Amino acid sequence: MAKKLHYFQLNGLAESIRYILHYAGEKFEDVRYERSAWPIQSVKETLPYGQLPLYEEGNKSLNQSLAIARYVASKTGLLPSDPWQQAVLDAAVFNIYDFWGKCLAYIKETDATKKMAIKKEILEEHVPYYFSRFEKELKMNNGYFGGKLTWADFILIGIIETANLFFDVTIEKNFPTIVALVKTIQALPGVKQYISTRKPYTV
Ligand SMILES: N[C@@H](CCC(=O)N[C@@H](CS)C(=O)NCC(=O)O)C(=O)O
Repeated sequence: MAKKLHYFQLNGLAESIRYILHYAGEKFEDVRYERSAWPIQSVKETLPYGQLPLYEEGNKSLNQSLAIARYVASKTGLLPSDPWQQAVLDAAVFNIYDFWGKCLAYIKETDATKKMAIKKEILEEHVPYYFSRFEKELKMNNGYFGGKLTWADFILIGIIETANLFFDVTIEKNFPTIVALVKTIQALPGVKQYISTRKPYTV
């Protein structure tokens, strides 16, 4: 069945999905739109909520990055079968997306002074707040959110790499367990190969 992932030429909300698909060895069409050309009305009109990412499998399609990531993860052993464990990981990804919400405020702000103030707040307050908690959770669970590699770990790295691109920093640098997890995922079979061939992202 043909698989397609539509998103921008950016890591953003799709890179964790791309990583999972590459790790799984899935063949998929990685459809990318240039942000400078967006909105492409003819594409936007076909999207259920006018936004990307969108994942297609045969004649079925799915929006919402977390729903897509969770689904593709479930097909490759990255989602535990125990409902409690699933809920713990769901909570982890929502916590990660709460942090992403802070980053979004920065990305969307157009006033340069306000933008700098948001960046300062993120780097000085939100990163320590969220990342110390992620670090603690990972440390307690063998270096992963769920005791072994799961989709939640992929969600974290996708958001970290995107935040680092926008803020031009290494936000995880003071959190050794997170640094180790990022390195582990970047070195996974499939993922490593994909990273070595992907076109660099710019903002
Ligand atoms: N909650 C959605 C958010 C999707 C979203 O905000 N997509 C943005 C890019 S990150 C988008 O499509 N922006 C272009 C537009 O709204 O026209 C998800 O996680 O997939």
